[in-house]
Amino acid sequence: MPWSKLSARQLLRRFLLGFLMVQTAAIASLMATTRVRKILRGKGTAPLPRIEPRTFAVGDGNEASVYVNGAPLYEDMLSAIAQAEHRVLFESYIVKGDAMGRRFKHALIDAAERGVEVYVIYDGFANLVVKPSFFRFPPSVRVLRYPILPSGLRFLNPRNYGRDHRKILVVDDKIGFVGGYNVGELYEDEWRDTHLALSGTAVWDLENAFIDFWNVHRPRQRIAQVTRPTWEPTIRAHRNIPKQLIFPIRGMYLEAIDRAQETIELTTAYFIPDTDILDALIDASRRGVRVRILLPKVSNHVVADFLARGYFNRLLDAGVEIWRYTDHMVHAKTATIDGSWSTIGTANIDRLSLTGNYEINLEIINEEFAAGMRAVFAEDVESAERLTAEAWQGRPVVARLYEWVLKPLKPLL
Ligand SMILES: O=P(O)(O)OC[C@H](O)CO
Repeated sequence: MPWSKLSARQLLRRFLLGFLMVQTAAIASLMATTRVRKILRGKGTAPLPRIEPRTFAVGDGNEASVYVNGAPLYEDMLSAIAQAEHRVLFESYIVKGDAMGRRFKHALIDAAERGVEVYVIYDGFANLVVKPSFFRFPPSVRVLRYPILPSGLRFLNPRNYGRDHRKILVVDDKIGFVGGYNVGELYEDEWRDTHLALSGTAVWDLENAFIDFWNVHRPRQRIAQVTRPTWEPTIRAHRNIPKQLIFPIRGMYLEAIDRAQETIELTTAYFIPDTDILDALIDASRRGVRVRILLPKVSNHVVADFLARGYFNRLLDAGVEIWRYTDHMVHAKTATIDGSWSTIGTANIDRLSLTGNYEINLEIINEEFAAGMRAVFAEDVESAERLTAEAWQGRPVVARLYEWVLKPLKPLL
């Protein structure tokens, strides 16, 4: 039918369909280009510098160790599981079915077979690409596969659509791990990420987060809470619980950014902030706070990269420094403010993490710890390029076109 004879509704439908096709083509071409670039670059990039974890005393009797390399982190997690005497609580958004995934699987099975209670949670959707047989465990290991879709009437309730994006390990209620690392060979030495190991009373927060999740989703196999909470003011966990419409990590960030007087150092794998987070960062910069955001130059999600670019103009105009990590993917989810406040956790700065998924971030108010985090940020900046306003204005027209075509996807991510 000629265009002139179409009704307004038909025209709109054709426009939307056409735009959708353009978007699909844009995503496919970006993914193909990224893949080709990755193949051409090969494994020729220098390995990440190996930095041993640093440990800080935090609050009353707690120790917090910061890991910025996968290899020592995984060794310490596996060693903690190997030494477990009573109980292991293991939760991971992704567990790759590769050699590292198998090491974790066997460590968990070995612990269960020597009489340790072992509980495992993983996200069904995030591990769709992993062979189901990899997740077959003996009955001695209690496993909760967080389902891809809610079943029955729960299907109708949007509260049941958050993914389980957390990465937690608690051993014997004595040591807890949390942060950005999923489990897999790729993350061991190719991705720059940050994780935290805790000992002391603060472990309760991680244990409690795991047990609450398990007991809600496995009410017939409830886990008993052994340890007791304390009111330690310098270290706290904030947990997003979509089922209860609780998203405190976003509030934690907004409040911390609002208090900033001197510096904000934010590292995030994916940066698709909502208006309030964006405005808070811009306001901070305009009132004289030095705001630095560290992102991967090219992440593993090219669409997320292009959506992040949509915020660069406003941030650069307000004096916010954007640093792009080169050569490696940076997957950390951390921030340090005014050399006093820090967070390490599982939440990215995007809608999925801040108002969608199950997440957990630790908030730590301690100057020595913050100094350690600032040192990590300073090292990361050495491996990053600063994006200047001039360079950004001079980007190719085709890049601007991609940004424009992909912009409507922002609310989805
Ligand atoms: O969702 P995250 O932040 O754990 O990142 C996972 C990677 O994007 C895997 O594709």
